[in-house]
Amino acid sequence: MADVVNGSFASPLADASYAQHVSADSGILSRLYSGMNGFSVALSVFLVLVAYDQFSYLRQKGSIPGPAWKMPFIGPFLESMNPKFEQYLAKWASGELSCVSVFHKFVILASSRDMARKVFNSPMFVKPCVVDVAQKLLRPTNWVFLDGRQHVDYRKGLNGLFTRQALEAYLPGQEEVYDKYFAEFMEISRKGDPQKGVAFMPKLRELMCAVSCRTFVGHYMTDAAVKKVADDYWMITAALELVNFPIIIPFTKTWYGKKAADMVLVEFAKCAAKCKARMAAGGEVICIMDAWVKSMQDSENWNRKVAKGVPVDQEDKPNPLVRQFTDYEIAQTVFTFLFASQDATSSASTWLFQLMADRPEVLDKVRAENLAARKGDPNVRFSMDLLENLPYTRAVVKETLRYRPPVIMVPYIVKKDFPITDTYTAPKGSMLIPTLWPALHDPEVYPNPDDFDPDRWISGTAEQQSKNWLVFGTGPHYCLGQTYAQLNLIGMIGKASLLMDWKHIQTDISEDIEVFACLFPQDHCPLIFSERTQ
Ligand code: HEM
Repeated sequence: MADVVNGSFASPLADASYAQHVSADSGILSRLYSGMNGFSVALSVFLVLVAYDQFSYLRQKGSIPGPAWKMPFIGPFLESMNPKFEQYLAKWASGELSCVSVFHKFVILASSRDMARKVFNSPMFVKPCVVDVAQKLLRPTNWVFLDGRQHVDYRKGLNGLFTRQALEAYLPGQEEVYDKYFAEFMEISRKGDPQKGVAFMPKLRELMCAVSCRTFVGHYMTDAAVKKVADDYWMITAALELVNFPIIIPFTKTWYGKKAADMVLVEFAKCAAKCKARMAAGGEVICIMDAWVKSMQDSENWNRKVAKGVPVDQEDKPNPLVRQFTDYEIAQTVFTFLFASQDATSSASTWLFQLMADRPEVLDKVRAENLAARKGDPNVRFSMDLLENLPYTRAVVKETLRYRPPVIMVPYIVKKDFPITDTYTAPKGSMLIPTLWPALHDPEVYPNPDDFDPDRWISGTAEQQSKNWLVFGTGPHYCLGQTYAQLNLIGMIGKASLLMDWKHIQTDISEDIEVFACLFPQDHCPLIFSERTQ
């Protein structure tokens, strides 16, 4: 039957032998066709897609180092779910640019200092994308995903929240949190096994979350809500893999992370509503949300006066004039502060406590400096003057951030083909990731980079190496909270040194690094705290 049908389409000019061939071929084709079933069609489509995936990877990879082939579709997704620090080190060492492809994402690592800086400073070609799931947690409309002029303008409206005067207003709240948590640390330690210690990393994460919440939203959030945010934040961090499965599947890490993020947004939105009412009634600024809402209300008052023709003094004009933000918009932005700070400050504080315990001579110097700056009275409260005049403690914090940089990579997305070197163009749509560790461990700039040496910031040349100091990024998206973050760590470790003694129970893996969004000691830092008798 098939032969007949095909024969009927033969050209009248066709000779007999051709007709015979056609007839024979059609027979094979038709047998093949009739033997085809759903499975073989699916298999063929699959093989075509595998070939396309492989070809597309190799085309994007071009000349840069990276695996010679890609595990079909998923790439090294399973490895990336449990990233090993040593694998990152090996990858960075493989070339100043190297690549990998996970699912649909082509990922390029920019490892050398100059490549990393080039990415940070090329806003024409790249914009931050944080990690894959970030858009889903923070929402695509979040300001951190804004680009160019829009980003600059939005950021200008936030700069006022991190001035010296503003930071001073947040200090009493932060110190209250330290008082409460240090007392708890000692209580937990009393109940813990002095030989084994207590893994303090989770508690330090909670402390950092509580300090952040107090700094960002003051007393608008109850202690119980702060505790819930701190506990659930763990799920947000767990969802932050570099590249996730493209959709959120119920009961997976991303699903739990999204639920936790939704809860945090609701809590912050409630805070915004309370804050607006309190500030409208003339409340004092004690947290970031207060400072921001005040700037909105000041701007609105100014605009109203101008509109009504009331005489105004230009010196009183709020700079910049900011628009009114909804409770939800405020919540979204404050959430970015928590998102940006939580893992990084938790990492820094964990290493700080561990490093100080392992180096009693350094801790003694921190203690002596802090006591002297408080004129012998350990109970003197935080002030900007105090925190800014602790050069040795500052050196210890900076060295901790260099030695164990909390953030090792900052994912950007390529907006248009980016000729990053003479021989390689990063393709549009790929993820381009400046890495920070190599610049901060460059032996030519920081001699013996694997030694923890705070003095390099005092008598050495570390302070002059601003090109390598990439702990907080650089370029238009450099860390908005960097001054606050460092002063906060200075305040924390100085105060801890005066009120407590602590011991680190070293294990075989204390120096080994776990990557949980940021860097942590693999044993989660077993410590024992006790009250310090002056
Ligand atoms: C030790 C603590 C911290 C470290 C190591 C750190 C590091 C970084 C890094 C590497 C970036 C990316 C910069 C870039 O792309 O050039 C960043 C961005 C950012 N950080 Fe931090 N950060 C810390 C604490 C904080 C804190 C406490 C806050 C908030 C109060 C904060 C707010 C931000 C924000 C909002 C951005 C995005 C800025 C933008 O896109 O314009 N960070 N941070």
